Amino acid sequence: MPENSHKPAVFHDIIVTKNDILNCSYESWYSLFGAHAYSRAVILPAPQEFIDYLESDDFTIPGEKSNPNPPNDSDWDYTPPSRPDPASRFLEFHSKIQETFKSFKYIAPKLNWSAPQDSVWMLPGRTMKCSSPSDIYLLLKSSDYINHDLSHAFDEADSVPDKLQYNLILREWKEINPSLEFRCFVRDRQLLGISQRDLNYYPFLEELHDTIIERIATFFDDVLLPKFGSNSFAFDVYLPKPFTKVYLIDINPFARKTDSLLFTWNELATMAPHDDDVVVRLVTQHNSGRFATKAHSQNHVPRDVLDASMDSSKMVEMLQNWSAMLSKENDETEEGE
Ligand SMILES: Nc1ncnc2c1ncn2[C@@H]1O[C@H](COP(=O)(O)OP(=O)(O)OP(=O)(O)O)[C@@H](O)[C@H]1O
Repeated sequence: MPENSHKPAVFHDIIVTKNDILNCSYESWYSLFGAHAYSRAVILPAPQEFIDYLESDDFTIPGEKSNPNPPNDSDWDYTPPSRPDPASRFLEFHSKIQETFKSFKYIAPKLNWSAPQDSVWMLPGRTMKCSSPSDIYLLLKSSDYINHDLSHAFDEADSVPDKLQYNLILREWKEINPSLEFRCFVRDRQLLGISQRDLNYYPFLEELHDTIIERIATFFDDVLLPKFGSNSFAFDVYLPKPFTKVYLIDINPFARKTDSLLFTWNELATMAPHDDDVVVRLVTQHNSGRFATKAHSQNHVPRDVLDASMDSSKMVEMLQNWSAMLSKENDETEEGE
């Protein structure tokens, strides 16, 4: 038995200040590093009426048909006649979003810190690719991650700002290859570690190991370090082929609520910086257990449940199917006994 195995693990405190959280707000880092961002973005200050709408139980989606191009098999953008259109409470804001669709054909939305990655199952393509304001409202209203921004953004911080401006970030949609996204951890102005962001096995990444360090460390030293206001943070980058340019996707607080991916937070809080040797963690083999589930799937609901919740005949059909499945399972168990 190893000598220390009886000792309890020490839980290291990670100090996060209010300013650390504010520095990671999209409009804050984008004002410094917008030229290095992966996509163009329009930042719209959100009026209180819009925030109230996001926080309310009113699930009426402003009545506007989606762009007819993508297949739309849902009725969610239909406004029941008895309810007022919620957009009437923030008409100017609504028309600014509509206006943005004239410049960006598709939009990947987010709030100050989070994108609604957990509610993509609400849209037909199951991505954050929005083609209308109603797609955006639907994603934001269904997302726990957005709710986190509204109610819990400062939970780990030492204090809360007196006043906070929420912004709707409208990023121009650009295809992204998830295997080439990396999260990079910085503690006390030292780049400690780099982790693959999408935790599937991509064999070609091993060959890129040195290029990944070289490009990201240079980007960190030349671009981020001179201007960013916090000493510890985690930044997300995209390094597409031909692996010459690093694009900034987001900056996150150095806090336990940020996903530490292939590291643990205790490691990140305690590991000694290796001067010339940043630790790169890549998934090195297929793991059909841990990583087979799709990211954020803990917040997804099966499509048949969603469809059934909107249509009583589908609900009956689904229950009949479930009951048939259960009795088949019971029969099989009895046969095996
Ligand atoms: N302009 C874009 N077009 C299409 N997809 C994008 C765009 N920008 C980012 N993405 C995708 O959306 C994902 C989530 O975006 P982002 O990192 O901003 O969300 P987040 O809520 O901060 O995530 P996390 O909670 O993991 O930090 C990215 O990993 C990337 O794959």
